[in-house]
Amino acid sequence: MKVVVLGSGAWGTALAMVLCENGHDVTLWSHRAGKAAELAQSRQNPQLKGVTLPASMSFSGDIACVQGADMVVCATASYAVRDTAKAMAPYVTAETVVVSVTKGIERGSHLRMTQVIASETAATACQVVALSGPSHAEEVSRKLPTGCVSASDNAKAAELVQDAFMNSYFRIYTSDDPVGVELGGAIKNVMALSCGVCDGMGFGDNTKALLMTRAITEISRLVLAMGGQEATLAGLAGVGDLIVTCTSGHSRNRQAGILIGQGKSTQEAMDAVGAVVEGYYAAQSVMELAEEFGVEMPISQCAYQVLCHGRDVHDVIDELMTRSKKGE
Ligand SMILES: NC(=O)C1=CN([C@@H]2O[C@H](COP(=O)(O)OP(=O)(O)OC[C@H]3O[C@@H](n4cnc5c(N)ncnc54)[C@H](O)[C@@H]3O)[C@@H](O)[C@H]2O)C=CC1
Ligand SMILES: O=C(CO)COP(=O)(O)O
Repeated sequence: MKVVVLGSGAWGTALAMVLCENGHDVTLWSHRAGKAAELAQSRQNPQLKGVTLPASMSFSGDIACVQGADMVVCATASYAVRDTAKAMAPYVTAETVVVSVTKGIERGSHLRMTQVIASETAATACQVVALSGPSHAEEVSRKLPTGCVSASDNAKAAELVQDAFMNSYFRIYTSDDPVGVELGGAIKNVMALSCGVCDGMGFGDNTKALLMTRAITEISRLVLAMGGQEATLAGLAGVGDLIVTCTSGHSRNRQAGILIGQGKSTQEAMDAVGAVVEGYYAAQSVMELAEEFGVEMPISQCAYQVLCHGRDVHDVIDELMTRSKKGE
């Protein structure tokens, strides 16, 4: 297949490597033409240290490279997905399968990323599939065994994506629940930030277990209210992704949280991480959705207060721990 990966950050690059390994004709697109030239020349991406990009990988800074692609993988930060989808739309046809690997919720519209892409490519009627799960780019690029979920209402499209990506170190399951898969991936970023804050404040393993367990309860409330499936939340895109992101040294969201827990402002922490911290961008949408669907999300509420309103983390945690008593 001819595959174009949009976004040459850590994740787009790692997935482009998997697709090259699987024998596809792969072009990695960067929104800065200069970055495409740098990648082509150095075969190294500073966001994936120590990894050499395969000789078969092509690079482009021109969105017209999407022309003729059988598959397009959208791997930009969530805030850039709509503009990127709009730019690629003229080159997409009904036969193109578009894969969203971005974990986010659009601010304002509260749309999932596949919905944002579908709205910009509606005239073409292309299929849009979500690929998500516990998968740090640093490990996938080193071919460490990893599992993800390919989710779509269209079973054929989900299987096509499964076939394109799956190999001996990247195992893909299919799912008919894009709502659960995408929301699980987006909301866990808020939880990873919160876990990082607890780590940064010097809290212990008990705290982390408490937070992660209540986090999955909280994620489930909203996802089920929005039409997602309970089984998805027990799977790779639910509890699986929550585990990896709340515990991994690779996690950008957790790293940002650690710095906030150590006293940095949200902006200082995001600048220090130097890659997209999706939990920050999702926090407000999660709060608005919780209100719209009438579900209680106390951890997300606290994270939102700290991230977006600069509230003191000690005060917020005290509030969280001293909420009215209840049954589990
Ligand atoms: N890094 C990882 O291990 C994983 C990341 N993801 C998700 O993938 C997405 C990208 O993450 P990373 O690659 O880690 O982030 P990154 O910070 O390394 O890369 C961000 C990407 O967005 C692109 N971008 C930024 N502004 C843009 C604009 N205005 N127009 C077009 N493109 C623009 C950048 O060029 C870059 O390709 C996020 O939603 C993240 O949650 C999902 C699974 C694993
Ligand atoms: O979603 C991811 C891994 O599954 C990447 O996000 P983090 O880097 O914040 O963990």
